[in-house]
Amino acid sequence: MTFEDITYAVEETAAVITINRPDRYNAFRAKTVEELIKAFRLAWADKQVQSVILTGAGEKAFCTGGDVKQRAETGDYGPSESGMFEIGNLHKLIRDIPKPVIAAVNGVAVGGGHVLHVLCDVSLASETARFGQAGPKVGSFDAGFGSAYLARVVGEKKAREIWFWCRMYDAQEALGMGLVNKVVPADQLLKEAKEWAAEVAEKSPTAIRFLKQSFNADTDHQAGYSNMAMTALDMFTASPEGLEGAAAFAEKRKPDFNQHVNWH
Ligand SMILES: CC(C)(COP(=O)(O)OP(=O)(O)OC[C@H]1O[C@@H](n2cnc3c(N)ncnc32)[C@H](O)[C@@H]1OP(=O)(O)O)[C@@H](O)C(=O)NCCC(=O)NCCSC(=O)c1cc(O)c2ccccc2c1O
Repeated sequence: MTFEDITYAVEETAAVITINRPDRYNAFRAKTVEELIKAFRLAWADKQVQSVILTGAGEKAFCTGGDVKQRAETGDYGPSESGMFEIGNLHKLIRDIPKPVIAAVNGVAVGGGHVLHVLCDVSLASETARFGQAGPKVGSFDAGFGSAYLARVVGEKKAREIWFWCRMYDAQEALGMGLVNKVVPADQLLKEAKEWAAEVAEKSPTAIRFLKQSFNADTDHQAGYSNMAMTALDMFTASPEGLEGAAAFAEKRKPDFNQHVNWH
């Protein structure tokens, strides 16, 4: 299978999936998401693969979420083979694949890119990684796993701070709030991720599968919120308020959301 927006490689027992759009700080468009889904399915079906490492190309970014420039240009996240923007299905797949998914966060993880690492089973971070949510700055939000599951990881107060204030946090702060499992020097990150992959490959795959499904069972109801959130987002990102956020980012100016204040 050939990919344009990602790379896929199997090394020993691990599938390494790399988001490969460094000129857009590894932001995803519909095609990227479609390719990620294909790659995760390949990893699921491959008996040799016992864990998945998800990372980003280059040193700057892990993933910066939806491609805001694409959205400013076309009002959506661009074409895909299926004609759909299947980010909700990607979220579910990262949770449902019965193998540990290791995020190797090599740079900025923000917006929908932050959500991706949050949904991975464990996150390893380079010392230069930065973390945050950006939706309310750019006319977007994730009212599904991106907020509800984040609150499970860091607690309600911190999750609300992260989403409402849209601040960026460094790797040590992320470690302190339980958002990542370990911080390593940037040049050691992939080596570290592969060591975690090799170590977990020695364990019973069936026990791991049951455990992952057991951990997930407690939060699977959040998939219902995610479905609603994706429907809401389709409408919100195409609204004047949502489009103002994307246009302001593309034009490198502050958004003007004041005209959209409309409390009922
Ligand atoms: C990531 C940053 C904090 C980095 O800041 P920094 O100052 O270090 O670098 P620059 O700002 O100069 O960026 C370098 C370069 O990369 C381009 N870029 C960065 N992020 C994106 C992006 N998301 N899309 C496109 N391009 C991006 C940037 O323009 C620069 O290019 P130049 O050509 O100008 O050099 C900072 O860049 C930042 O805050 N980025 C935006 C982060 C963001 O808003 N992400 C998207 C949030 S919305 C989202 O993710 C989302 C997710 C979903 O799942 C959805 C589901 C359904 C509907 C909508 C969804 C949705 O909107």
